[in-house]
Amino acid sequence: MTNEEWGKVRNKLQKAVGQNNYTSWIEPLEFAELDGGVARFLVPTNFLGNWVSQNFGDQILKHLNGEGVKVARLEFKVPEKAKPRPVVPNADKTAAPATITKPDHSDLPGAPLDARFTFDSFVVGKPNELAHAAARRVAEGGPVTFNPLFLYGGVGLGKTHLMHAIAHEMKTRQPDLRVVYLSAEQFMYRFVQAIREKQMIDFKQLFRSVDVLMVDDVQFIAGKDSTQEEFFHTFNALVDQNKQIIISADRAPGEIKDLEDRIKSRLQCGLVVDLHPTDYELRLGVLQTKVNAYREQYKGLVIADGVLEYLAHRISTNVRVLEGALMRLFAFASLVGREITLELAQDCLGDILRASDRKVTVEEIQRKVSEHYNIRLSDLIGPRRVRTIARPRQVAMYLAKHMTSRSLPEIGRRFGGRDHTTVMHGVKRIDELKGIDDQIAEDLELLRRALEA
Ligand SMILES: Nc1ncnc2c1ncn2[C@@H]1O[C@H](COP(=O)(O)OP(=O)(O)OP(=O)(O)O)[C@@H](O)[C@H]1O
Repeated sequence: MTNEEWGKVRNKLQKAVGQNNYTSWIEPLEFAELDGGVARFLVPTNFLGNWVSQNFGDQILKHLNGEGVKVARLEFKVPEKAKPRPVVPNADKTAAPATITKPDHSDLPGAPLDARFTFDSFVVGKPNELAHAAARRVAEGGPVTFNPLFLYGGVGLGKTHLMHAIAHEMKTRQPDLRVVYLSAEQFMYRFVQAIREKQMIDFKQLFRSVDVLMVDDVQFIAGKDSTQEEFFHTFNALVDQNKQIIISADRAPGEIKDLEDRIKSRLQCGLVVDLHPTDYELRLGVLQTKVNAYREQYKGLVIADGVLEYLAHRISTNVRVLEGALMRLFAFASLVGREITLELAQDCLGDILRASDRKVTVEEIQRKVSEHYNIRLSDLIGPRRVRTIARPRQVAMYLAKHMTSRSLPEIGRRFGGRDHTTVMHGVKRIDELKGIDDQIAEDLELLRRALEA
């Protein structure tokens, strides 16, 4: 491979991974040779090589091969003469892997921050308002009032987003602050590397020299005895110096299995806040915010009324899934050049909708509706056409259409083998009524909440 080819690949990678990642990880790579399908690069540290290999290896391979360079494997090597960069504060700063922003804190061991994860882009609702308020409070700096701040909650609910937002905010307010964000896995990795390279003193010094330490997904170190031990000492040393610590996990400290009791109790000493599962309003808020963010990129795309509400109702798993669904929908609609309608969303997001379908079934809807209107289930499904039964049936059909991904014929079959046009008519009728009949609108909302609970 020529340097020119590598230059082209670097340009592509710059676009693919973003400027921050590029500067931290790709720029320091020096192409050495291509030998029998193996591309070798010189790197300033083993840490950088391993990180690049794990996090960007696939993309580098893809772009090399895309440029016509036949490469099956990548190798990263520290040049013989250049000793691995000692991990001590204020060491040589020229080949830094993971700095956050200016000023140059390149000796710090943290992972890069995602520029999109700021307080501005974080949507606040009932389920996360306490966590958000605590994060804001910590980000303001000033005297440390609760240490650590412990954020926990299920997958994709915004723990990492909030931690990055704190780091961004702190770096903006106090550029000299030594803020380190990393995952517990990276902490362990650095620790093991320090043992292997006999640099434990440097490791200890380095972690004790930070002003703010954030460790994401701390449950990862459960059961890893020596990493826990080291984490415990680091934690104590920083708390003793009154340095802020922020920790996240997928559950409360007391519930993390195989975590030493002394660590659990330490983690519980500060403020422990929970990010609750999202509710409908928060999901809708996130969708609206994301749509605004996409407007620039997808100029001219139209979203029909009710689509966002439908997604917020139907995808109740987590924000990551919700975001992914919206992104896919926009990409798909712009590809086919169509307005984003309910039908398009159902076509394009079938798998995601089916996955969240597990929660609400047509049968559950029928049960709840018959209870709500105090009619027999057999009547709801059966042939009777009196208004007191036909209207609840239409409500049930409407909910089945909007809360499950069943098709109209499938719904019809579950309502005593009715034709899909009957279902369509029922859904349309309720759609009209809910705008003019407050009772129907209220029934729908109550039933929806009961079904989602
Ligand atoms: N309240 C919110 N407002 C805006 N975006 C959010 C919100 N909550 C989560 N997100 C987005 O959802 C995605 C997942 O969030 P994040 O990575 O912070 O989750 P997490 O709780 O750390 O999950 P995991 O435990 O899987 O790492 C991110 O893209 C994030 O920006």
